[in-house]
Amino acid sequence: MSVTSLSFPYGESIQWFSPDAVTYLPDGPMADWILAPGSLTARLKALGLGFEVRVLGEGFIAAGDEQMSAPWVREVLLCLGGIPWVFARTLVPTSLLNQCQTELMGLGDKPLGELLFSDPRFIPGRIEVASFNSCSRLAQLAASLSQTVTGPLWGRRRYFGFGHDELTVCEMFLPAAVAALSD
Ligand SMILES: C=C(O[C@@H]1C=C(C(=O)O)C=C[C@H]1O)C(=O)O
Repeated sequence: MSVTSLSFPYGESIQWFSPDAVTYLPDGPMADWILAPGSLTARLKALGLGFEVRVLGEGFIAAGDEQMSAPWVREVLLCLGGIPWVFARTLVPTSLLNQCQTELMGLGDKPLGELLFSDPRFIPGRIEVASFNSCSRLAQLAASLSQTVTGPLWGRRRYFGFGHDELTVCEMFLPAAVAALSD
């Protein structure tokens, strides 16, 4: 299913910040959504608008600025009512993947959050934030989804510990989510 002209994997060098180090966070509900510690899947499902995960791609990528050597990546769109709200990118180091391969590589269109928040081996960790301007690859992704970028977009990177390893989950809110959450 071609949902975007963005070729998998999404590659952008993103500068993430601790929320404490950011002088400017988004106004209103968006700040709450990017800093909320629980499952984004559960929160989106609770809106009752018809939640689905569209998998854009999964596979191993070369070591980059992700601070992991040759991680396994999963990129998805989280959609409500058929409209993409979030672009999510999960990076799993091979040392972790080897311990949880069946569960992670067998997700398909089941939400990763249902695994991360039900398996006690995963420990939710710190959250970082980032904003994206209209020139970013995220804005290109939004445009390819026919979503107009009218201002900065926001995302977060969450760490989930697993023994001595950790994976990262990046969730970037698309214009459809910004519009709906700002009402
Ligand atoms: C981490 C979660 O899982 C969500 C589901 C994802 C997936 O299926 O790949 C990726 C990111 C999350 O938004 C969550 O629900 O909080």
